[in-house]
Amino acid sequence: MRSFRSIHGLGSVTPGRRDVTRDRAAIDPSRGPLLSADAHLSCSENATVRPERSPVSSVTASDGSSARGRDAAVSVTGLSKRFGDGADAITAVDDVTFEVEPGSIVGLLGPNGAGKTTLIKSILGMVLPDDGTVEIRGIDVYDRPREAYASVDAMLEGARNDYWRLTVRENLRYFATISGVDPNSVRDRHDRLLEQLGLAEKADVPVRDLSRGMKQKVSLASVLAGGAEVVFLDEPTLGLDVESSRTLQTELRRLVETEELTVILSSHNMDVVEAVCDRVLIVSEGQIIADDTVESLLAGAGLHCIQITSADLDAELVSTVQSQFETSSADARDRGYQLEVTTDSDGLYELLDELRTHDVSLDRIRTVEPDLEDVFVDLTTADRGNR
Ligand SMILES: Nc1ncnc2c1ncn2[C@@H]1O[C@H](COP(=O)(O)OP(=O)(O)OP(=O)(O)O)[C@@H](O)[C@H]1O
Repeated sequence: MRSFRSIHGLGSVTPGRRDVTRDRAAIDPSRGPLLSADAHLSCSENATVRPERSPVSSVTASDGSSARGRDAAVSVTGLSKRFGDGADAITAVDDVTFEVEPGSIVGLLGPNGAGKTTLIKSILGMVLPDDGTVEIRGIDVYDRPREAYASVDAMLEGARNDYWRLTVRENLRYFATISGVDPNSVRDRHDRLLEQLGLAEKADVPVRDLSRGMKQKVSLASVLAGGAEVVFLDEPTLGLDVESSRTLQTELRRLVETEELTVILSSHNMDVVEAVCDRVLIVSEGQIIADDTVESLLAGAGLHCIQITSADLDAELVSTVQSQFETSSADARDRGYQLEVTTDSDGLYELLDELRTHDVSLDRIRTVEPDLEDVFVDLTTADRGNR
């Protein structure tokens, strides 16, 4: 939710790429993808949020895990994936490096085609990267895939392959079993998941008889059924109603805080990302262009969302403003218009100058706190402009 405040402290926009230290290691393509698209993964983990990332280094310990990766639930270094050859080649993931602290939720945000899904699939071994390393809890996924993925599970593209003829509870028991967990030992966990996700009354109903939103919840419950420590969720709230989406967010936070679950979540729903994620990675054209906490992204963007109300504004002037400034809303009033424009300090003065040249006098001007969507649009637009 946005909040209003008076205009003050106009800062400058500071978009641009963050520097990351890279520690690359080649992947042997002859090994082939680690998991097929249909493979079941079993995963999870959690701890207190530590926004400061540990320095990137690659010291190998006697158990084969690196010092950097041991502290991180997921550690990705110099990961790249290209599709095609020559002039038609697409670099979907371009030298990506990041870590995910245990016990945190990290959001992956990016425009369509930015490379989020390819990044997640490369981490999960469902797509074979061209370069880079991935460690899960300090274990290299290419050297010791079985061990590395033992605590990992995933829900990709908003769903997973639940068994539609099985009941909801049978699905949870099935996925717990193939995660190597005795389903009887996690019955309480399943009860709680069913309760929290509003599925308790449907526990004995075959999944095929559920609504789309309910099926989505079963997918999520199945991912969490085996006690995975690291979970990858691609669009987990797709198709859920507002209440179900909120319940799911609450449940994710609870699992992170009480069971040390680690979540890597990709979504186009900014409200979900803003509400649940400790940290956000913004992906643009295969690269990470921002990696920070939601609070820091909001505070550091130097953006101002200006709400202007004027009886002098007409449709033509509104269209002029819209063509020059990022205008999130333009509402006609009894007389004039109310506009909401997102801009930096320079843009604000340009906007006021523009209005002045058209003899527009303002009845009211307020700033609105920018939200994650404003920051996202600003950073990705600036990134595209810089390329
Ligand atoms: N199997 C493939 N073969 C060729 N190109 C691919 C393949 N998979 C993805 N791409 C391309 O790689 C780029 C990144 O795609 P990807 O699906 O990872 O993006 P995304 O950020 O997940 O997008 P969306 O938000 O639309 O799901 C796109 O240009 C896409 O067309």
